[in-house]
Amino acid sequence: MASPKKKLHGLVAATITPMTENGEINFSVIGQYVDYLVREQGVKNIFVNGTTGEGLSLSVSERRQVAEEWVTQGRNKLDQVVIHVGALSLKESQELAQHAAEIGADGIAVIAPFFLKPWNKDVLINFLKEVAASAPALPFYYYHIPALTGVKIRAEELLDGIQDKIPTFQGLKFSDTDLLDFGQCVDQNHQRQFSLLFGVDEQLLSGLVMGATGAVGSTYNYLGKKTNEMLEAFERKDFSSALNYQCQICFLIYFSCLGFGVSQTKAIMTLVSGIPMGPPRLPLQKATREFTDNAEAKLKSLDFLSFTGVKDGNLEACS
Ligand SMILES: CC(=O)N[C@@H]([C@@H](O)[C@H](O)[C@H](O)CO)[C@@H](O)CC(=O)C(=O)O
Repeated sequence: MASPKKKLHGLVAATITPMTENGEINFSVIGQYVDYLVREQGVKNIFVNGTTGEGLSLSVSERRQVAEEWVTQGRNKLDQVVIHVGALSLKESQELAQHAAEIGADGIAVIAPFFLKPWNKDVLINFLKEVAASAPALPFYYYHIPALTGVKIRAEELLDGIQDKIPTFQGLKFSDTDLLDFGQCVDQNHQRQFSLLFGVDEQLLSGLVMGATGAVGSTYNYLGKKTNEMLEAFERKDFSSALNYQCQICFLIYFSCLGFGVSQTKAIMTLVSGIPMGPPRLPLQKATREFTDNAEAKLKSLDFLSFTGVKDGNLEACS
């Protein structure tokens, strides 16, 4: 069973859920995906069934199967597998939390319910507490992503006294650009008891300066190596190199027109890794052929496809 004291730090890839052209989950490539993350990107922590993984677009049964496959394939290869178990239904969330514990995941994370919303901190904590209690041996992370949930309760407010209510609380995935709120979270975490994981990849350097202890994001699937170089430069206080890496990362995300929606992430990951990620599920739309052609040309010109053989057939699946 996972120890609640095992700290999550460094890069955590928010995994994509590979799909077939028919919209079914393509479990067959997950083993290959694990090896790619570890060997090519140096990323050994994953966050499954989150935003990038289209977790909220999957059925409960699919979410269970996906979680299980990642845990199985990641055994003895990955350091930590955190499963996002947030759902609109408390019962579903509890079922998924329990399941994550049963299959030997290393932690669970939960977003705020986003249709009928908690209207204040206490209500939100009550919801999170009920989910966390279903997996009492697993570290619990709150997934703060207000732009998508519409729940604007400040993370800093939530953190205040949270361990009294949720004893397994171990950290925050902060997917927001409000660095004041993030800084106040860091201030509250002066004993460094929690993992504060930054979730806006293009601003990670700012997050590190403010005190992030790690990062969860979609781009670590294919920019993990480069981002690890940035973390190393930051660690040795070589801020000019760290800034240079952050600029390259921003360039790759924005100026290369790679985009950063889930559909685009699937297309880019297919191009860079050679592993077919397939199309996203409705309501998301496939990245356009124009996008993938453009991205492929840009990536080639930046010598970014050099370490993989891009398989033309794989591209068909995402354009
Ligand atoms: C809104 C969104 O999808 N944000 C991403 C970022 O990694 C984002 O793709 C990246 O910063 C590029 O904008 C993550 O925070 C989401 C994430 O970690 C997840 O898939 O759960």
